[in-house]
Amino acid sequence: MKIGVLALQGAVREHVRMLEQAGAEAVTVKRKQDLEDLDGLVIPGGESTTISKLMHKYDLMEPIRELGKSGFPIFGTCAGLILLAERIEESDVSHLGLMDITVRRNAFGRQRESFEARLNVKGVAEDFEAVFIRAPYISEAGEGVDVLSAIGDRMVIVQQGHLLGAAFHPELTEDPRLHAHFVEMAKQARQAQTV
Ligand SMILES: NC(=O)CC[C@H](N)C(=O)O
Repeated sequence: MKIGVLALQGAVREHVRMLEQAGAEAVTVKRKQDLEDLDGLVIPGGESTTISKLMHKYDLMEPIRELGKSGFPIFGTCAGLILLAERIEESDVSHLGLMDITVRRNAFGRQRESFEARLNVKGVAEDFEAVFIRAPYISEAGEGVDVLSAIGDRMVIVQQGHLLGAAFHPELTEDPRLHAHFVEMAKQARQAQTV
C-alpha cells in the first residue's frame, strides 16, 4: 500500500515512520500531483486553521474532498480530524466536511493543554497510549459512524467506512497499531475497487 502524508504542517516524518512500521510505503504530499496513485492519505495534527489555509493555497482542498467522497481512505489526526468533520462547533474554518460528526476544538480545557491516556480501541488495542495536545473531541456522531474509542462521553476515535479520525497524536508514541488499522482499511478499499 502506498500512503501519502499531507506535508503542509505538523509531525509529518513521524507519520511516515509509523506507516512504514505498519508495512506501507509512505510518501509526502505537498502538491496536487502527489495525490496520484495513492491508496490512502494521512492528515496530521497541527493548527487546523493554518492547514486549511495552506490546503487552499496549494490547491489541495477540492481534490482531497473529491477523493474522500469517492471512497478514498483518509486518516485525520487531531487538526486533521477537525478538517474531516462536517460540523465544527463555533468555527467557520473552511474544511473538508466529509465525516458525519461534530467536533469541538481545544475541548479538554486549558488546564489540560496536553495529557496522556490509555485507550481501549475497539478491534485495534485494549491499551493504546494516546498523547493529546490541545485536542478536540467528537461531541456528536451520525448513525453511520463507528465509535472506536471514547473517554467517558467524549469520543476520541471514530470511523465512517473509509474515513478514520483520531483526536490525539498516534504518531508521537511507539505503537503503530492504529496506523496498521488504517493500512488495512486502505487494502480493503483497494480490493473493493478491483472486484
Ligand atoms: N494538536 C493539534 O492538532 C491541535 C489542534 C488545534 N487545537 C486546532 O484546533 O487546530
